[in-house]
Amino acid sequence: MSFSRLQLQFVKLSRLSIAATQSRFHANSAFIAKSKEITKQIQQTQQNRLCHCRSRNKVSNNIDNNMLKYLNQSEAINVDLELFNEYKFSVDQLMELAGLSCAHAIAKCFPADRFGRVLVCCGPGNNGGDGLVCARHLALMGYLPVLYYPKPTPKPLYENLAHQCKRMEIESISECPSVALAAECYDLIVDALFGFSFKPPVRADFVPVVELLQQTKLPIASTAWTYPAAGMWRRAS
Ligand SMILES: NC(=O)C1=CN([C@@H]2O[C@H](COP(=O)(O)OP(=O)(O)OC[C@H]3O[C@@H](n4cnc5c(N)ncnc54)[C@H](OP(=O)(O)O)[C@@H]3O)[C@@H](O)[C@H]2O)[C@@H](O)CC1
Repeated sequence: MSFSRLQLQFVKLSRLSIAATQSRFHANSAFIAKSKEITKQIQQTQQNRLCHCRSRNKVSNNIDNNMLKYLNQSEAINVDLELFNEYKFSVDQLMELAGLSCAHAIAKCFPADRFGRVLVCCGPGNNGGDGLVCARHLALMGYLPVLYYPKPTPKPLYENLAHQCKRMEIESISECPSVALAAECYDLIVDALFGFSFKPPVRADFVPVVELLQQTKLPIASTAWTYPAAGMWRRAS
């Protein structure tokens, strides 16, 4: 299969959504990120499938809601499996693409001049790795990301990503800020806590940050493209 067909396949499988929830806004950024290439392919092949980006700040005109599809947990797992097994992508590759795409999606929806101070909350799995990559790219794009990474994963991939953030002088905090402190210090929160391997209930290490996500009035951009994206935190305890 040609690379362009592969990309198209990827696009078809991984549609992206940014969801606006009531007065608040949650960007399912990884979904967008993973569909960036998709959008190109869609345009090239003139298929009527358009990447959807909607926020209280900006609403794309190129939206066809009938074409949007949200992946459930098993579908998302199967996309990953296909990318690994059939197309031979590596974890590092996918993580870099996901984090970079999230940073681009954030830059599109939350411009640095208004949302420059970003708290990036990273979980212990691949979704947290996406967050570390995203923070690095946000820093390169003129944001001031601050990492909250309560349970660093002792594996080379994550250690290297964290090291790169450190070398780029990205600040890291060890305590989860209160709702009030977060409102004072940040313009945006990136939720890179969990992806499709999350199993409730939330464990003790992550309760404060989940409560922050539930209670904050700051906009949240979620890197998870399936459950439990940020909107879900509002409904989950
Ligand atoms: N596959 C790939 O290469 C790539 C995948 N990407 C993205 O990553 C996501 C899937 O990644 P993932 O499988 O690592 O799962 P994820 O949910 O991030 O974390 C699992 C960790 O959370 C922990 N944990 C679980 N439940 C918990 C709880 N209640 N409270 C606290 N902790 C809990 C769990 O702990 P454990 O159960 O192992 O002890 C484990 O450490 C998915 O969205 C995909 O799109 C790409 O973007 C990049 C490349």
